[in-house]
Amino acid sequence: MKFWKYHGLGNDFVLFEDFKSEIPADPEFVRYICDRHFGIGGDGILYIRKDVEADAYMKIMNSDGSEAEMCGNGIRCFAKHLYDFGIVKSEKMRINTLGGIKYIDVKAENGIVKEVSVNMGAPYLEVKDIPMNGNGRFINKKITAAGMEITGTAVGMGNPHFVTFQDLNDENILKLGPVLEKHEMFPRKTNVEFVTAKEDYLDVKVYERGAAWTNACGTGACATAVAATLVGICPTGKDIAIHLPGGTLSINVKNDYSSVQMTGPAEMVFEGEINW
Ligand SMILES: N[C@@H](CCC[C@H](N)C(=O)O)C(=O)O
Repeated sequence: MKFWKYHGLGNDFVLFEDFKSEIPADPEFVRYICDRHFGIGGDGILYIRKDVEADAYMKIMNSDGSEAEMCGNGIRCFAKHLYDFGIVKSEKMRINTLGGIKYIDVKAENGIVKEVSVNMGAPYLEVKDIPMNGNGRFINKKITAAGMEITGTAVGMGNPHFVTFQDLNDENILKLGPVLEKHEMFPRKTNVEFVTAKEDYLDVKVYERGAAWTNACGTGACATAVAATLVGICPTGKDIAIHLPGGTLSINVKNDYSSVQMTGPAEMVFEGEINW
């Protein structure tokens, strides 16, 4: 079975061309492929499948074997593969996901994609859409986790995110990541962003649902930028630099919250074949 290994800011994926939807996607297979000692290694798997409405369908599986609705770093890698391998010949493309169709612009040099810009669509702000228990919006509100009161904001980017700007030490951050991921307020669990606002950027550590700590999270960067505008830390309509352990993404939240634009790199690392 042929595969390609990609990363977006160190958030890494095994990609399969699965045009006939026949490559396994069960938890046992996914966990084996993503295992860094016994398999190929990755934070998740991306499957290129056919779609009737878009240029392709991206199926996303987390390293723990669960399926995700969307993946920001993954979709840039996915778009790069579609373009670099001539599967889609246009620099503009549409990719369908469980989180809806995303509109992509790739920037190529000598036929190779260096940067990808994605219209991630409108963020979900009502808790019922994220999904999170309760009513209305959850902006700068308190939640109790690991014996602490944490103030945060819930944002949906197709997948759920809980973003906190609270000043927390490393020990508490390490403790809170997995506890907040499985918090009873989030019926489908959540990704968690721990944010420190600096003068001209936001510094973010991400605990991903189904993948634990990662070097970067594209949807997490978008959710962080949206939360920062909602709590008045950053303006809408301007590029916001999100620093993650693996590098920086540029995020722009439209003034009327009708869309969020994400721009960043994507890299192919190696390709190979694996027996199954
Ligand atoms: N790393 C991704 C998000 C992948 C899915 C996430 N773990 C979830 O379950 O929602 C990104 O770059 O957005």
